[in-house]
This record gives sequence, C-alpha cells and structure tokens, in this order.
Amino acid sequence: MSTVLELKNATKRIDNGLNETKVILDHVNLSIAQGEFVTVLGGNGAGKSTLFNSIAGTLSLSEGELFVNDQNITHFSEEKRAKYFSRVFQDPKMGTAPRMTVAENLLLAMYRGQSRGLRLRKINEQRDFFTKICSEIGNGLEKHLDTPTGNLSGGQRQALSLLMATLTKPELLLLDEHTAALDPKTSKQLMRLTDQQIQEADLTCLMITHRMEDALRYGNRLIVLQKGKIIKDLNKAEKEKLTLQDLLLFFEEEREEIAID
Ligand SMILES: Nc1ncnc2c1ncn2[C@@H]1O[C@H](COP(=O)(O)OP(=O)(O)OP(=O)(O)O)[C@@H](O)[C@H]1O
Repeated sequence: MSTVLELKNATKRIDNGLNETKVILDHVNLSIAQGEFVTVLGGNGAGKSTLFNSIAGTLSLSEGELFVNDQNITHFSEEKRAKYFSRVFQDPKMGTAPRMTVAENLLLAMYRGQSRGLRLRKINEQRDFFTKICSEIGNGLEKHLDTPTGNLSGGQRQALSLLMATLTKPELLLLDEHTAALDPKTSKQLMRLTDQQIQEADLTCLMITHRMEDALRYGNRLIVLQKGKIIKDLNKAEKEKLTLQDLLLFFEEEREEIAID
C-alpha cells in the first residue's frame, strides 16, 4: 500500500501570551496508507483539531514535516493544499455557501482546485447527475437543487458537505466531528452514508469523533491522542478485538472526558 500522508516529528508550539510556550502537537509521527480509514479519539484539548489544522494548513507547524504522496508540502499554503484534502466540519454552516443553491454548491465542488469561474449554464448540463447523487442520500436533497443551502436542515447540509467533499476524490478526507451537531437519528444516517462513500470510492480518511461506538464500528485503524501525542495506534486486527468496555476503561483511567451516546 502506498503512503498517502506522512507527518514527521510534527510539532506545534503556541505562545500563551504569558511568555510561556505550550506544546499542543508534540513530535507526532503518523503515516497513513491509501485506503486507510482512521478514527481519531481524544479528550477535550487533546490536539485533534490542531492535528487537522496542521494537515490542512490552517496552522503552520513549528517543527517537523508533512508529506503527501512523498511530496513535501510543509510550506504549502492552505489554498495550495486544498487540492489534496477535503474537510467536513462539525458546524453545518461551515461546508457550504449559504446564499448559493445546492446545485451551485455542487458545481463549485466539481470544479474545486480549477480556476474556472462559476458558469450557471453548466448547472443545467449537470442537473440530472446532481439529482441522481442527491437522491442516493435519501433525505430529500434532490428536491432542493435550487434551494439556497441556508434554508436546508442541518442534516441535509452536512450530507451536502460530505457529497461536496467527495465529488472529486481527495487524497485524504478529513472528517472533523461531522455528525456531532446532528440529532442521533440523523447522525447515524450520515455516518452510514459516510461509510458507504468511503468504501465505494476507496477513500483514505481521518475521522475525529467523540462517539466511541462510531470509532469502533467504522474504519480500519484507530488512534488516540492525548496532550498532543498519539498514545495509541491500533491496526485493523487490534481494533476488531477492541470492545467498547476496553475503551471506556481506558478513558476512565486516563480521566478523559469523552461523550458516549
Ligand atoms: N491558538 C491557540 N492558542 C492557545 N492555545 C491553543 C490554541 N489552539 C489550541 N490551543 C490549545 O491546544 C490544545 C489542543 O486544542 P485542540 O483544539 O487541538 O484540541 P481538541 O482535541 O480538538 O479538543 P476538542 O475536542 O475540545 O475540540 C488545547 O489545550 C487548546 O486550548
């Protein structure tokens, strides 16, 4: 399996304003192979978002390097990295442009990374395709192709964000607690859709979740972050043996605060 992402010695230090330096990502070494679906667990403040921000380029590393397909992208801007990574956030408002319609958002995602302007004529060319992919989700999104995304439900908006993130296959899909703001039923539906998209397109994915059950049920590798370090890295076989009880016990011992549904 080829390596898609490699973090070498990735470290982020922050000056807390009191002339003290805090290490929020601590010499992380992480190698992710093509097709791996890695669930990421960790208590509040463990460094999960910092890890994602360092990969996506929202934050620059203080030390260490980042490679995508063996190319060193440590000094690439967030914009330049956008062709490798797609990210779905927890907040449904983050992934889509609210005044633009579902079809316009999908068109934008289709031409992601290309410098072509938005051409409305193209929406009509793609309408059948957009209807097809939206109806596969099963939440009525196909009836809203001309609805501004600000008028959609949170679940529809997150499903659209996921669709947009996977429309052109990213090297790595970053899911940042993307089901956390939804009600339990909608969250389960979106998680099933997510897994289906990942399997069908053979995507490589890192998924932060606070739901231990999802971390166990989905994916083929599990990592646990604590104080900016990876303290557990379980492969497929090890993860399959792991029970919810093991995880509960582990986090109880670590006195971490993780929500369970
Ligand atoms: N810009 C910043 N300045 C100071 N401290 C920061 C900054 N960004 C993050 N931190 C700190 O770094 C630590 C890691 O934060 P991070 O958001 O990555 O954690 P997390 O695992 O995503 O937590 P949560 O589950 O609560 O979102 C926390 O202690 C946080 O307060």
